[in-house]
Amino acid sequence: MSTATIIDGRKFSATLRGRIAEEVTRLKNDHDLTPGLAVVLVGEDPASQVYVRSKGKQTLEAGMNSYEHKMSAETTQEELLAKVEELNNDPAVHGILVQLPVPDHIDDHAIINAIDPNKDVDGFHVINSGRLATGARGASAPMIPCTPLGSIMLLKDHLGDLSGKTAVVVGRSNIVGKPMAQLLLQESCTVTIAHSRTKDLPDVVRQADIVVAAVGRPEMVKGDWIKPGATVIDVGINRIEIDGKNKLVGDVATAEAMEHAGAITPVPGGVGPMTIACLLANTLTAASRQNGLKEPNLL
Ligand SMILES: Nc1nc(=O)c2c([nH]1)NC[C@@H]1CN(c3ccc(C(=O)N[C@@H](CCC(=O)O)C(=O)O)cc3)C=[N+]21
Ligand SMILES: [Mg+2]
Repeated sequence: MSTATIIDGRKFSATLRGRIAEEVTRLKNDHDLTPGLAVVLVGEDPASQVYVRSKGKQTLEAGMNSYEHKMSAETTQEELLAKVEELNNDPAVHGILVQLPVPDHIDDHAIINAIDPNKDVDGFHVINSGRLATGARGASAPMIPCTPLGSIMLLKDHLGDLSGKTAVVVGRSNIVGKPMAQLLLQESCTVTIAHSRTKDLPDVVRQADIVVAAVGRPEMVKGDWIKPGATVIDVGINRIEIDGKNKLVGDVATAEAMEHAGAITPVPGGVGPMTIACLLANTLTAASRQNGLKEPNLL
């Protein structure tokens, strides 16, 4: 029985963060510019607190400024919009991320679309999704959502040219599924977006040279759904309890999938670390663009 190559996102992201740190040093020395990332966290969700702490730490390690704004779970939409406006107008802040999900009484679309699109390092603003969908370049190039961007980097590193490959994205969220499909299309893949209502999902996935699982259901994609030799990108981060112990698992049944796939991203240590590295990359890109400087080539 063959076994899949593990795609090491932790290692790739460390290299990428190293490149980002070098570029930050260059910006500081040559242009007296320190990129700044503001992260806004509303409420006390423990998982969100962990991510925000991790982002803050890695932002500082890359030599950038990190600004954390913690707001109570009772924050009103008006108060959060006022915070976003303050950050839009702060020249030291080049990137703004409002940690999702926000509490139910706040309309997340309204918040996302209040962020200056050029500071929208998550790439969730409708202007950025429009720019991505239309292939805008140069001064109006999109900020690209971090998880799909990191996933494409891993795919291209492993496979080289993706042109002509069949890709199935399982999941249709605005955050991962839809932008991932756009990026794969841009790489000239033949793209299918599958979801909870897709008929014969296992057979649809079996067509794919590239499988991207982004459904948020623990180990939903089974090993025998994977075409022999396919490349599997597991975007899921699910906390489950097994024998009284907390465990992190993806959306793919990894152990079984290893028997079929050519290569697969593990959870943890796959896409997750790439997401944060790409957030830093986007912050660097945003700072460069906002100051009329050439964008660094990070790969
Ligand atoms: N506006 C916004 N932008 C986001 O990008 C965003 C968000 N809201 N809300 C929450 C999700 C989740 N997310 C992760 C980032 C890194 C890891 C990560 O580094 N994971 C590690 C370890 C995870 C662990 O041990 O808990 C890994 O997979 O190896 C996971 C998840 C970003 N998100
Ligand atoms: Mg099998």
